[in-house]
Amino acid sequence: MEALLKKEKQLIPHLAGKPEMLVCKDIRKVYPTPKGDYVVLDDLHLSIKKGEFVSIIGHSGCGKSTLLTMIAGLNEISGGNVIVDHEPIRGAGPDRAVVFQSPSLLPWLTALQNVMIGVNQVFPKATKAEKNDICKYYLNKVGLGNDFNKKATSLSQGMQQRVGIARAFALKPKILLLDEPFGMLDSLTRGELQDVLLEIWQKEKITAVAITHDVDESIFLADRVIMMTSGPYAKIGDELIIPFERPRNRKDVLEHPEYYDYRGYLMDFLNH
Ligand SMILES: Nc1ncnc2c1ncn2[C@@H]1O[C@H](COP(=O)(O)OP(=O)(O)OP(=O)(O)O)[C@@H](O)[C@H]1O
Repeated sequence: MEALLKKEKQLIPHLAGKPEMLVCKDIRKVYPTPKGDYVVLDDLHLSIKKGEFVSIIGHSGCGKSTLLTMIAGLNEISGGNVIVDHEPIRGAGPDRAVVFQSPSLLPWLTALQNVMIGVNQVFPKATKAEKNDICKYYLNKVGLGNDFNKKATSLSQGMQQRVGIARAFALKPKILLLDEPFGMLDSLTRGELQDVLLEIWQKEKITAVAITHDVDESIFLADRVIMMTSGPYAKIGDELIIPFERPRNRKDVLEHPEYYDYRGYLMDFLNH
């Protein structure tokens, strides 16, 4: 518990001296409804360093997806600014890749072709062989080295989400945005994909923001867990730095003497 109380003083070694990659400044989101305006988010501030992995937790309906889709540029911002790499965003762009709960692959295309769609857009000047290499590299990384040419319809849900992860990394984005990426998977597959995600992230050290309902997942993945208050007028309620060593493996994290202190802190926030 001591460690938690001293959280401001803790440094995550791989973030030391890193600049800010994502800043959400005075964010406000209002949805017009038949009963009048609904203010989901208000006065929300968030700053994330280059290479940091942040998890966001909060009660259902508090506005997590709203925040993530605004960062992605897919949802209009009612007030404030989202700043990526020191530039305010103007709509969506390949600098922010999103992995949704459902990967929504094009069913008539193969795994490789699904990854290639984005790669073609982002690297128009690359040769066909170079683009093939990028797609195959990431499909290999997610464990689909033998499945490049399988149609999306013949892939299991877990395999489809592996393609979704490969597709996002292949864009070489500045920020990876994950909205409950493993929410539809059984717990075994979920664990496997968490490992896959962390393995690639560990290598690329890309800035990542993941929404999750799973407190254990939020700890396992993140350098910092952001806790959102319940809406309306939701904002950041608290945050917890997770200083566990990287690269991480599940067994070591679960057996860490302070693991249940961290878990308890987050559960307490959600239960109050
Ligand atoms: N287009 C919309 N119009 C009106 N209200 C909306 C719209 N989209 C979302 N909302 C409302 O805004 C609030 C936040 O929704 P959001 O999906 O961002 O929450 P969430 O925290 O991601 O929820 P969950 O954890 O259940 O996915 C909810 O009350 C939701 O009903």
